[in-house]
Amino acid sequence: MSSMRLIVAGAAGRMGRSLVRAISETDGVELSGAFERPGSPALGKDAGELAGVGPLGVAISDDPLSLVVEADGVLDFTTPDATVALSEFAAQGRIVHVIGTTGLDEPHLARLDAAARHAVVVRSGNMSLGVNLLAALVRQAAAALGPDWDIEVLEMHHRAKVDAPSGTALLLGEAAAEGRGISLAQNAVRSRDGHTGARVEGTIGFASLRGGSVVGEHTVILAGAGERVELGHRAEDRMIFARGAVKAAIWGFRRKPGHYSMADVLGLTGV
Ligand SMILES: NC(=O)C1=CN([C@@H]2O[C@H](COP(=O)(O)OP(=O)(O)OC[C@H]3O[C@@H](n4cnc5c(N)ncnc54)[C@H](OP(=O)(O)O)[C@@H]3O)[C@@H](O)[C@H]2O)C=CC1
Ligand SMILES: O=C(O)C1=N[C@H](C(=O)O)C[C@H](O)C1
Repeated sequence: MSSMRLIVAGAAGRMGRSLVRAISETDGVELSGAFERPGSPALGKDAGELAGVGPLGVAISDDPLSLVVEADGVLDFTTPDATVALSEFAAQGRIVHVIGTTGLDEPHLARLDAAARHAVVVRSGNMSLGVNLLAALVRQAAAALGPDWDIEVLEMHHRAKVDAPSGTALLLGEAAAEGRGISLAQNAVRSRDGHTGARVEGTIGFASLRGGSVVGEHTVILAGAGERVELGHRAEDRMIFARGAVKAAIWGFRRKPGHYSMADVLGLTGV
């Protein structure tokens, strides 16, 4: 049987290079293309050499559409605008679009929903098994503990991260809100500064730290009167996300179009 042909978007980026590595070490998939934004200094370079796995004979292009027509899936950890533009090409090509990009707002998500009528979109703020398991545990803890237990989500990432709260923090906040049976949008407190007044019961708070080379750390704190439960995850290597993304692409191959999550891929939706 022939391999699943995968493209990597943003192939010169931190995650792009990890994705090329993950593809090169996975049976049943092959790198059929790699691209960067027009003007990128990476254009023309070999994607395998950039990723440190040796030459793969795939030069970095700036023409995603010509790659999509020859591919079965695209792995995309770029920027919200790049992801939305790519979703239209993925829909035209009816291929699998695995989206790790974070910082998407409601208008971006609406466009991804439209693309998912034709493409298999698998999107998650975190593609690791550990974080998706953590989300299931947070949902259960939030359901078991009453609203007098305050929920706060703390995250730390490297100094180059551009969005806050992280996609993972929001995913964990959503899990807590689901457990509580409330809407995160209506109960999130995404930052605090100055004379904020006392904490409002039932809200879910977020705090973001940035510094150094931290790959990604998340703690969900459930604070009761006189005791605290802390559930957390520490990412030590970007390969956990890259391997998850490759797994998602394989899972999505020949599936019916739709907007899926990593919990669907991992069979964690009912947990
Ligand atoms: N869901 C998950 O499991 C994870 C998600 N992420 C998310 O992935 C995203 C990328 O993170 P990271 O790899 O650290 O970021 P980087 O900035 O290192 O990589 C992004 C790459 O995308 C490129 N790019 C920008 N615009 C385009 C475009 N129009 N077409 C093609 N390529 C483009 C950038 O190029 P240039 O620098 O030249 O602009 C860069 O090379 C972030 O949103 C991050 O939060 C990260 C890790 C895990
Ligand atoms: O930008 C990153 O690096 C990461 N982004 C994702 C997020 O926003 O949660 C996932 C991971 O934590 C690393």
